[in-house]
Amino acid sequence: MSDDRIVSGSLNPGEAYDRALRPQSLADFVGQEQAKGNLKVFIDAARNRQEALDHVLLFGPPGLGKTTLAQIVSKELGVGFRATSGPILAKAGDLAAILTNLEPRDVLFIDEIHRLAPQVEEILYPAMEDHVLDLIIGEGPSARSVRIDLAPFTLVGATTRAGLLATPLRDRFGIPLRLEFYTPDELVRVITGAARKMGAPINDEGAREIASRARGTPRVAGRLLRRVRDFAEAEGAKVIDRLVAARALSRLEIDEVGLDSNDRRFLKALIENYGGGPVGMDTLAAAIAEARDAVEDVIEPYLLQQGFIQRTPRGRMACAKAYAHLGLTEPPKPPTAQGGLFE
Ligand SMILES: Nc1ncnc2c1ncn2[C@@H]1O[C@H](COP(=O)(O)OP(=O)(O)OP(=O)(O)O)[C@@H](O)[C@H]1O
Ligand SMILES: [Mg+2]
Repeated sequence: MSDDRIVSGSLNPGEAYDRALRPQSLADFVGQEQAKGNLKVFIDAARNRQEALDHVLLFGPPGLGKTTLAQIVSKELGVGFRATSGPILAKAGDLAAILTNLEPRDVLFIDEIHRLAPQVEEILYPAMEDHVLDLIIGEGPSARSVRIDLAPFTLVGATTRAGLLATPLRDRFGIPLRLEFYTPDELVRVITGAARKMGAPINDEGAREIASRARGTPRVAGRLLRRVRDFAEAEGAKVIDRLVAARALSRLEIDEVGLDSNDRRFLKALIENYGGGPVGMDTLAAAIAEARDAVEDVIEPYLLQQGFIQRTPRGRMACAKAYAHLGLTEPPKPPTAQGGLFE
């Protein structure tokens, strides 16, 4: 998938401003009330006991705040933060070097933890469970295994696909937290806060217009805000209001419900090439010439959540809402054994 897709939740290269907009405390972090509420209890308890917080698994679609939340956890605990990611850790030794350098109670953040190499995952298990490293030193007959004690630490793992985690790994996280898409009201707060930090004048309706098209995703909201602000400046608008925002957003080819051309291509392929499904994800991804992973991570979750498509054991199917949105007529349902003609 082209990475400059404006409503993709994924982080584009060069989005350094992303960091400046990051909320720094749980109180600043908008939404995700359930995850936040639970986290707060566990963080307070761990801090009071001066113990390492139990391991936390954050999962959900890209751009919902997993990395942000991981950093907040370390700040709230008042401990150090080390970050790495599954694909970077090629060898067991890479992870061992990081683990042996952790201070007591530090947070180790592993992004894309579903992409850990098996040999790395293996040394992670005893490290998570018993705070020890079991390493094999040397080769052949002289090889021996050594056990190294580690400082107690908190692993915060993030993944867009909890389903891809091996069960033994998933089971070692005492605090699994699912991040949900944000409501428009929550996104208004995210946008207003980001606009203040950027020094961009915006009113409530302007923020609401952007929020309604941000796919429930703070990263998308921030990105849209930035583009809208560019258009507003070009127009000489003093404040980003509803009209300024709507005009800018339509120039970005984002429709009223926040779908962009890729979403619409996906729905069109599903309906026009495959009669609305059911059709397998590999076939669909190929039909729109995108990688299956990207489609499953970025396009599908929001379309599912919004009820444009549904997942069935036989593949993806278009819902009535998808036909309506594209202005297409839904074909009559074929009669089935359970109902239809003879009902
Ligand atoms: N609850 C929130 N309140 C305010 N801003 C937020 C919130 N969540 C995320 N953001 C902003 O959205 C952007 C993306 O957040 P973040 O990088 O934490 O997402 P992520 O879930 O780690 O994404 P990925 O899966 O791509 O790693 C950041 O700029 C962050 O400041
Ligand atoms: Mg992240």
